[in-house]
Amino acid sequence: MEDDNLHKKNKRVVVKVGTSTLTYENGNINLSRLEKLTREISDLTNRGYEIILVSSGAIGMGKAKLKLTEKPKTIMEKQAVAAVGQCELMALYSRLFGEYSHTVAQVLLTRDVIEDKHMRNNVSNTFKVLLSRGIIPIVNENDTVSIDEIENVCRFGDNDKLGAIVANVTNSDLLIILSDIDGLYDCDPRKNENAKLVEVVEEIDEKLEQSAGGAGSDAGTGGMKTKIEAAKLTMDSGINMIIANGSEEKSIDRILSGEKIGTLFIGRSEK
Ligand SMILES: Nc1ncnc2c1ncn2[C@@H]1O[C@H](COP(=O)(O)OP(=O)(O)O)[C@@H](O)[C@H]1O
Ligand SMILES: N[C@@H](CCC(=O)OP(=O)(O)O)C(=O)O
Repeated sequence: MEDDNLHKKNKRVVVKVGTSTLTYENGNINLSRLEKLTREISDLTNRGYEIILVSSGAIGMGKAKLKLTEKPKTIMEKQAVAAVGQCELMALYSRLFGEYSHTVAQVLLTRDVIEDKHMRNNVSNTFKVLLSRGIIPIVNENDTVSIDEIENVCRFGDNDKLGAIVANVTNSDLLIILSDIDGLYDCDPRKNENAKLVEVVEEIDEKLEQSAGGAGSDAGTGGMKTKIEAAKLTMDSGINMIIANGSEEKSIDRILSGEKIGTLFIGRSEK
Protein backbone atom coordinates (compact mmCIF):
# COMPACT_ATOMS: atom_id res chain seq x y z
CA MET A 1 0.00 0.00 0.00
CA GLU A 2 1.02 3.58 -0.52
CA ASP A 3 2.82 4.99 2.47
CA ASP A 4 1.79 8.53 3.46
CA ASN A 5 5.27 9.14 4.87
CA LEU A 6 6.94 8.01 1.67
CA HIS A 7 8.17 11.48 0.79
CA LYS A 8 9.97 11.93 4.10
CA LYS A 9 12.45 9.19 3.20
CA ASN A 10 13.44 10.86 -0.06
CA LYS A 11 16.83 12.48 0.21
CA ARG A 12 18.68 11.42 -2.92
CA VAL A 13 16.49 11.93 -5.96
CA VAL A 14 17.04 11.36 -9.67
CA VAL A 15 15.01 13.69 -11.90
CA LYS A 16 14.70 12.71 -15.57
CA VAL A 17 13.53 15.37 -17.96
CA GLY A 18 12.50 14.59 -21.54
CA THR A 19 12.99 16.52 -24.76
CA SER A 20 9.28 17.27 -24.98
CA THR A 21 9.54 19.15 -21.68
CA LEU A 22 12.68 21.09 -22.68
CA THR A 23 11.55 22.20 -26.13
CA TYR A 24 8.52 23.82 -27.71
CA GLU A 25 6.53 21.90 -30.30
CA ASN A 26 8.31 23.93 -33.00
CA GLY A 27 11.62 22.46 -31.77
CA ASN A 28 12.97 25.63 -30.14
CA ILE A 29 14.30 25.54 -26.59
CA ASN A 30 11.76 26.30 -23.86
CA LEU A 31 13.94 28.71 -21.90
CA SER A 32 11.36 29.67 -19.30
CA ARG A 33 10.80 26.02 -18.39
CA LEU A 34 14.55 25.40 -18.17
CA GLU A 35 14.93 28.45 -15.96
CA LYS A 36 12.17 27.26 -13.63
CA LEU A 37 13.57 23.72 -13.52
CA THR A 38 17.11 24.84 -12.68
CA ARG A 39 15.84 27.27 -10.04
CA GLU A 40 13.70 24.57 -8.43
CA ILE A 41 16.55 22.03 -8.38
CA SER A 42 18.96 24.68 -7.04
CA ASP A 43 16.57 25.49 -4.23
CA LEU A 44 16.03 21.81 -3.37
CA THR A 45 19.81 21.34 -3.30
CA ASN A 46 20.06 24.32 -0.92
CA ARG A 47 17.50 22.57 1.30
CA GLY A 48 19.73 19.51 1.57
CA TYR A 49 18.37 17.22 -1.14
CA GLU A 50 20.86 15.47 -3.40
CA ILE A 51 19.46 15.85 -6.91
CA ILE A 52 20.85 14.10 -9.97
CA LEU A 53 19.45 15.41 -13.24
CA VAL A 54 19.13 12.99 -16.16
CA SER A 55 18.49 15.28 -19.08
CA SER A 56 17.60 14.43 -22.64
CA GLY A 57 17.66 17.19 -25.20
CA ALA A 58 21.03 16.74 -26.94
CA ILE A 59 19.37 15.92 -30.25
CA GLY A 60 16.75 18.63 -29.73
CA MET A 61 19.40 21.26 -28.90
CA GLY A 62 21.60 20.12 -31.80
CA LYS A 63 18.65 20.34 -34.15
CA ALA A 64 17.99 23.92 -33.02
CA LYS A 65 21.68 24.90 -33.20
CA LEU A 66 22.09 23.45 -36.70
CA LYS A 67 18.76 24.98 -37.75
CA LEU A 68 17.45 21.62 -38.97
CA THR A 69 13.79 21.61 -39.88
CA GLU A 70 13.38 17.88 -39.16
CA LYS A 71 14.61 15.45 -36.51
CA PRO A 72 17.62 13.53 -37.95
CA LYS A 73 16.67 10.08 -39.19
CA THR A 74 19.77 7.88 -39.44
CA ILE A 75 21.68 6.76 -36.37
CA MET A 76 24.87 8.48 -37.62
CA GLU A 77 23.05 11.77 -38.09
CA LYS A 78 21.43 11.49 -34.66
CA GLN A 79 24.82 10.87 -33.08
CA ALA A 80 26.43 13.85 -34.80
CA VAL A 81 23.52 16.16 -33.95
CA ALA A 82 23.58 14.91 -30.33
CA ALA A 83 27.31 15.68 -30.12
CA VAL A 84 26.62 19.29 -31.15
CA GLY A 85 23.58 19.60 -28.91
CA GLN A 86 25.19 18.13 -25.79
CA CYS A 87 27.64 21.08 -25.65
CA GLU A 88 24.78 23.52 -26.00
CA LEU A 89 22.77 21.73 -23.35
CA MET A 90 25.61 21.73 -20.82
CA ALA A 91 26.54 25.35 -21.57
CA LEU A 92 22.95 26.35 -20.85
CA TYR A 93 22.69 24.26 -17.66
CA SER A 94 26.04 25.54 -16.44
CA ARG A 95 24.91 29.15 -16.95
CA LEU A 96 21.45 28.68 -15.42
CA PHE A 97 22.61 26.71 -12.37
CA GLY A 98 25.56 29.14 -12.10
CA GLU A 99 23.06 31.96 -11.56
CA TYR A 100 22.15 30.26 -8.29
CA SER A 101 25.83 29.57 -7.48
CA HIS A 102 25.62 25.86 -8.21
CA THR A 103 28.27 23.87 -10.04
CA VAL A 104 27.25 21.17 -12.48
CA ALA A 105 29.09 18.12 -13.82
CA GLN A 106 28.53 16.32 -17.10
CA VAL A 107 28.22 12.55 -16.75
CA LEU A 108 27.83 10.64 -20.02
CA LEU A 109 26.93 6.99 -19.57
CA THR A 110 26.10 3.89 -21.54
CA ARG A 111 23.61 1.40 -20.17
CA ASP A 112 26.18 -1.38 -19.74
CA VAL A 113 27.53 0.35 -16.61
CA ILE A 114 25.38 -1.89 -14.47
CA GLU A 115 26.58 -5.07 -16.15
CA ASP A 116 30.32 -4.60 -15.51
CA LYS A 117 31.33 -4.55 -11.84
CA HIS A 118 34.35 -2.27 -12.36
CA MET A 119 32.50 0.22 -14.50
CA ARG A 120 29.65 0.30 -12.02
CA ASN A 121 32.11 0.95 -9.23
CA ASN A 122 33.80 3.79 -11.13
CA VAL A 123 30.46 5.41 -11.92
CA SER A 124 29.25 5.02 -8.36
CA ASN A 125 32.47 6.57 -6.97
CA THR A 126 32.22 9.56 -9.31
CA PHE A 127 28.63 10.26 -8.22
CA LYS A 128 29.60 9.88 -4.55
CA VAL A 129 32.30 12.54 -4.78
CA LEU A 130 30.17 14.91 -6.88
CA LEU A 131 27.22 14.68 -4.49
CA SER A 132 29.40 14.96 -1.38
CA ARG A 133 30.72 18.26 -2.82
CA GLY A 134 27.24 19.60 -3.53
CA ILE A 135 27.78 19.43 -7.31
CA ILE A 136 24.71 18.71 -9.45
CA PRO A 137 25.44 15.80 -11.83
CA ILE A 138 23.75 16.14 -15.22
CA VAL A 139 23.55 12.79 -16.97
CA ASN A 140 22.85 11.84 -20.57
CA GLU A 141 23.52 8.77 -22.64
CA ASN A 142 26.90 8.82 -24.39
CA ASP A 143 25.32 8.90 -27.80
CA THR A 144 28.65 8.78 -29.65
CA VAL A 145 29.86 5.47 -28.24
CA SER A 146 26.67 3.55 -27.59
CA ILE A 147 26.79 1.94 -31.04
CA ASP A 148 26.55 -1.62 -29.66
CA GLU A 149 23.29 -0.74 -28.04
CA ILE A 150 22.01 0.84 -31.21
CA GLU A 151 22.89 -2.14 -33.38
CA ASN A 152 21.70 -4.76 -30.95
CA VAL A 153 18.47 -4.92 -29.07
CA CYS A 154 18.34 -1.44 -27.61
CA ARG A 155 16.84 1.38 -29.55
CA PHE A 156 18.79 4.61 -29.78
CA GLY A 157 18.07 7.04 -27.01
CA ASP A 158 16.06 5.92 -24.04
CA ASN A 159 16.85 8.09 -21.12
CA ASP A 160 13.91 6.76 -19.09
CA LYS A 161 15.76 3.49 -18.54
CA LEU A 162 19.02 5.36 -18.07
CA GLY A 163 17.30 7.32 -15.29
CA ALA A 164 16.38 4.04 -13.60
CA ILE A 165 19.94 2.75 -13.98
CA VAL A 166 21.33 5.95 -12.45
CA ALA A 167 18.86 5.66 -9.56
CA ASN A 168 20.05 2.09 -9.02
CA VAL A 169 23.80 2.82 -9.24
CA THR A 170 23.52 5.85 -6.91
CA ASN A 171 21.27 4.02 -4.48
CA SER A 172 18.73 6.83 -4.78
CA ASP A 173 15.43 6.94 -2.94
CA LEU A 174 13.26 8.11 -5.79
CA LEU A 175 13.21 8.57 -9.57
CA ILE A 176 10.98 11.35 -10.89
CA ILE A 177 10.29 11.24 -14.63
CA LEU A 178 9.04 14.59 -15.90
CA SER A 179 7.15 14.23 -19.15
CA ASP A 180 4.66 16.16 -21.28
CA ILE A 181 1.76 14.32 -19.67
CA ASP A 182 0.33 14.04 -16.12
CA GLY A 183 1.34 10.40 -15.66
CA LEU A 184 0.41 6.92 -16.88
CA TYR A 185 -3.15 6.62 -18.18
CA ASP A 186 -5.08 3.37 -18.67
CA CYS A 187 -4.70 4.01 -22.42
CA ASP A 188 -2.97 6.65 -24.55
CA PRO A 189 -4.91 9.90 -23.84
CA ARG A 190 -3.89 11.29 -27.22
CA LYS A 191 -5.89 8.48 -28.79
CA ASN A 192 -8.71 8.05 -26.28
CA GLU A 193 -10.35 11.03 -24.58
CA ASN A 194 -11.85 8.81 -21.85
CA ALA A 195 -8.41 7.70 -20.65
CA LYS A 196 -8.05 7.74 -16.85
CA LEU A 197 -4.94 8.57 -14.84
CA VAL A 198 -3.47 5.64 -12.89
CA GLU A 199 -2.42 7.03 -9.51
CA VAL A 200 -0.53 4.10 -7.98
CA VAL A 201 1.08 1.02 -9.50
CA GLU A 202 2.18 -1.80 -7.21
CA GLU A 203 2.58 -4.48 -9.89
CA ILE A 204 3.25 -4.25 -13.61
CA ASP A 205 1.04 -6.80 -15.36
CA GLU A 206 0.41 -7.54 -19.04
CA LYS A 207 -2.67 -5.28 -19.18
CA LEU A 208 -0.70 -2.32 -17.89
CA GLU A 209 2.15 -2.99 -20.31
CA GLN A 210 -0.28 -3.10 -23.22
CA SER A 211 -1.83 0.23 -22.21
CA ALA A 212 1.54 1.97 -22.62
CA GLY A 213 2.01 3.36 -26.10
CA GLY A 214 4.84 5.08 -27.96
CA ALA A 215 6.00 8.70 -28.03
CA GLY A 216 3.33 11.37 -28.25
CA SER A 217 5.31 13.96 -30.18
CA ASP A 218 8.10 14.27 -32.70
CA ALA A 219 10.40 15.43 -29.90
CA GLY A 220 9.85 12.45 -27.59
CA THR A 221 11.45 9.02 -27.83
CA GLY A 222 9.94 5.87 -26.42
CA GLY A 223 6.71 7.20 -24.92
CA MET A 224 5.18 5.31 -21.97
CA LYS A 225 6.71 2.00 -23.05
CA THR A 226 10.22 3.03 -22.00
CA LYS A 227 8.86 4.59 -18.79
CA ILE A 228 7.29 1.24 -17.87
CA GLU A 229 10.64 -0.46 -18.58
CA ALA A 230 12.26 2.06 -16.25
CA ALA A 231 9.61 1.37 -13.59
CA LYS A 232 10.31 -2.38 -13.74
CA LEU A 233 13.95 -1.67 -12.94
CA THR A 234 13.29 0.78 -10.10
CA MET A 235 10.58 -1.42 -8.56
CA ASP A 236 12.94 -4.42 -8.58
CA SER A 237 15.63 -2.25 -6.96
CA GLY A 238 13.23 -1.15 -4.19
CA ILE A 239 13.18 2.42 -5.50
CA ASN A 240 9.97 4.41 -5.97
CA MET A 241 9.33 6.09 -9.29
CA ILE A 242 6.89 8.87 -10.17
CA ILE A 243 5.84 10.06 -13.64
CA ALA A 244 4.63 13.67 -13.49
CA ASN A 245 4.01 16.58 -15.81
CA GLY A 246 7.09 18.72 -16.40
CA SER A 247 4.97 21.66 -17.51
CA GLU A 248 3.25 21.92 -14.12
CA GLU A 249 4.68 24.46 -11.68
CA LYS A 250 7.12 23.05 -9.11
CA SER A 251 6.32 19.37 -9.73
CA ILE A 252 9.48 18.12 -7.99
CA ASP A 253 9.01 20.34 -4.95
CA ARG A 254 5.37 19.29 -4.63
CA ILE A 255 6.24 15.59 -4.89
CA LEU A 256 8.96 15.91 -2.26
CA SER A 257 6.51 17.77 -0.01
CA GLY A 258 4.21 14.77 -0.15
CA GLU A 259 1.62 15.97 -2.63
CA LYS A 260 0.16 13.09 -4.64
CA ILE A 261 0.61 14.03 -8.25
CA GLY A 262 1.24 11.89 -11.30
CA THR A 263 1.66 8.12 -11.16
CA LEU A 264 3.60 6.46 -8.34
CA PHE A 265 5.25 3.09 -8.98
CA ILE A 266 6.04 1.56 -5.61
CA GLY A 267 9.44 -0.09 -5.19
CA ARG A 268 9.41 -3.56 -3.66
CA SER A 269 10.32 -3.41 0.00
CA GLU A 270 13.14 -5.99 -0.06
CA LYS A 271 15.82 -3.60 -1.36
N1 LIG B 1 -0.91 4.88 -21.47
C1 LIG B 1 -0.35 6.08 -21.69
N2 LIG B 1 -0.43 7.04 -20.73
C2 LIG B 1 0.15 8.26 -20.91
N3 LIG B 1 0.83 8.62 -22.02
C3 LIG B 1 0.95 7.71 -23.02
C4 LIG B 1 0.37 6.40 -22.89
N4 LIG B 1 0.68 5.69 -24.02
C5 LIG B 1 1.41 6.53 -24.81
N5 LIG B 1 1.58 7.74 -24.22
C6 LIG B 1 2.34 8.87 -24.80
O1 LIG B 1 3.60 9.02 -24.17
C7 LIG B 1 3.99 10.40 -24.30
C8 LIG B 1 5.16 10.74 -23.34
O2 LIG B 1 6.38 10.13 -23.76
P1 LIG B 1 7.45 10.86 -24.77
O3 LIG B 1 6.71 11.41 -25.95
O4 LIG B 1 8.56 9.89 -25.02
O5 LIG B 1 7.96 12.12 -23.93
P2 LIG B 1 9.28 12.42 -23.07
O6 LIG B 1 10.11 13.29 -23.97
O7 LIG B 1 8.76 13.15 -21.88
O8 LIG B 1 9.96 11.13 -22.71
C9 LIG B 1 2.70 11.11 -24.03
O9 LIG B 1 2.67 12.40 -24.58
C10 LIG B 1 1.61 10.19 -24.64
O10 LIG B 1 1.17 10.61 -25.88
N1 LIG C 1 20.41 11.09 -25.58
C1 LIG C 1 19.21 11.54 -26.28
C2 LIG C 1 18.04 11.05 -25.45
C3 LIG C 1 16.82 10.69 -26.23
C4 LIG C 1 15.63 10.37 -25.28
O1 LIG C 1 15.55 9.40 -24.51
O2 LIG C 1 14.70 11.35 -25.38
P1 LIG C 1 13.39 11.56 -24.44
O3 LIG C 1 12.34 10.55 -24.83
O4 LIG C 1 13.00 12.95 -24.76
O5 LIG C 1 13.82 11.41 -23.01
C5 LIG C 1 19.23 13.09 -26.33
O6 LIG C 1 19.77 13.73 -25.43
O7 LIG C 1 18.68 13.66 -27.27
